[in-house]
Amino acid sequence: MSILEDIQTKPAMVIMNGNHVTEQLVADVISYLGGSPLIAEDYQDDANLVPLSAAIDLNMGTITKSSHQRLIQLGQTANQHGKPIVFDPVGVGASPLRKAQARETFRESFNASDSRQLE
Ligand SMILES: Nc1ncnc2c1ncn2[C@@H]1O[C@H](COP(=O)(O)OP(=O)(O)O)[C@@H](O)[C@H]1O
Ligand SMILES: Cc1ncsc1CCOP(=O)(O)O
Repeated sequence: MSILEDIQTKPAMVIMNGNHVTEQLVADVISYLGGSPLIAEDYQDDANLVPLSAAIDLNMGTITKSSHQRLIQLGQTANQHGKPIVFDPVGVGASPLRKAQARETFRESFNASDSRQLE
């Protein structure tokens, strides 16, 4: 079975934190492929939603202190439930803040060996 058929025949909810530039586009691509995007901004949703999801999309795009904390919370819950995570560290090479926040996301939400790739 192809990956596309797989997505279209099984429930494939993808939970995202968004950025306010490409959020709609990413949700539309997930829908177009047959998945079901759901943008979850409040951590109180995570314990219910994450177990139902097929994958989690974390995007560092329009980062603020609070959106960074949100990204880490969602990543941690995804990791606890063994869900695949796609992480887009937007602009990671462009500023020390972004690099530090991407490293922290890896350290807190993924396993330690992954974060070495950002050294
Ligand atoms: N190391 C860098 N030095 C200068 N500018 C950078 C660097 N890394 C990223 N940028 C700038 O930030 C923008 C967004 O970064 P990124 O999301 O990583 O690229 P892309 O848009 O190709 O996914 C890039 O298009 C580039 O203009
Ligand atoms: C331009 C821009 N600025 C902050 S987020 C963003 C969009 C990121 O786009 P992509 O998901 O293609 O890296």
